[in-house]
Amino acid sequence: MDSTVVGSIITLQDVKKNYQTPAGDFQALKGITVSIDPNEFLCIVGKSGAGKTTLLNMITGVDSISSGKVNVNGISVHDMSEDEQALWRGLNLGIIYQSFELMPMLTLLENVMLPMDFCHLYTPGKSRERARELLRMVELEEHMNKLPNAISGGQQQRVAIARALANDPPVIVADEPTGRLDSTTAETILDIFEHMVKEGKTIIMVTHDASAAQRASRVLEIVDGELKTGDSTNISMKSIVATA
Ligand SMILES: Nc1ncnc2c1ncn2[C@@H]1O[C@H](COP(=O)(O)OP(=O)(O)OP(=O)(O)O)[C@@H](O)[C@H]1O
Repeated sequence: MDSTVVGSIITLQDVKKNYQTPAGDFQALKGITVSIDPNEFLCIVGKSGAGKTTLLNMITGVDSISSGKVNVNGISVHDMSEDEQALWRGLNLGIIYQSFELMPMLTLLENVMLPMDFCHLYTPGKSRERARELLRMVELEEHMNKLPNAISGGQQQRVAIARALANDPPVIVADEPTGRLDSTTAETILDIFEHMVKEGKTIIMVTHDASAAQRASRVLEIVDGELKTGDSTNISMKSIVATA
């Protein structure tokens, strides 16, 4: 059966992921089915080890799926070759990590140019100009020739956001984007996320942070590799955060 749900930008159908461990197969995702609408700000919560990052990896295709289907923006993610996937990812997804993952030897400007250079969407001149504009948007243009280790963690995350937006992808995937930031800096990052949603992006964010989840338009909880059923918008964040 086709996994696409009309109107959805992302559809997961009975997604299972097993990891091989010395103790045998471990099922990290036990059959996740969910549809995400364009322009949603979806937050995924759950205790440590529940399967949140594994779920994101199934959406981005950076790890193989054991069974089931993932469809993003009309494409069946796990039916592409690795090369096709890499290009597709560069054009369709902006990925933001807890640890920023900037290239330490490249300037901020060069870091933001990387996805554009990889996908050849713009001429080198246009890509430089666009990287500068994106750094201006996150208020870091004046630092654009610095290396990542010369700026703060919050500033590095803003560079990572600029980089995620480089090819103007429809979907942003963020894994604990505020996990390493103090609460004031985290709020600034979440303000930028809200702005991105207003600009038409779809955001999927994993978080342990209750105030981050409160910004979302929908919250889903994963428990032991399964989506918790019931009214997912009324999850008690207190219980999740206390046990994370
Ligand atoms: N490569 C791997 N090999 C074996 N087991 C793995 C692997 N990656 C993850 N797991 C296991 O799969 C389960 C889900 O892991 P995952 O990283 O998705 O959890 P999480 O909810 O993101 O946790 P956290 O909040 O701590 O990041 C965990 O029990 C984890 O130990």
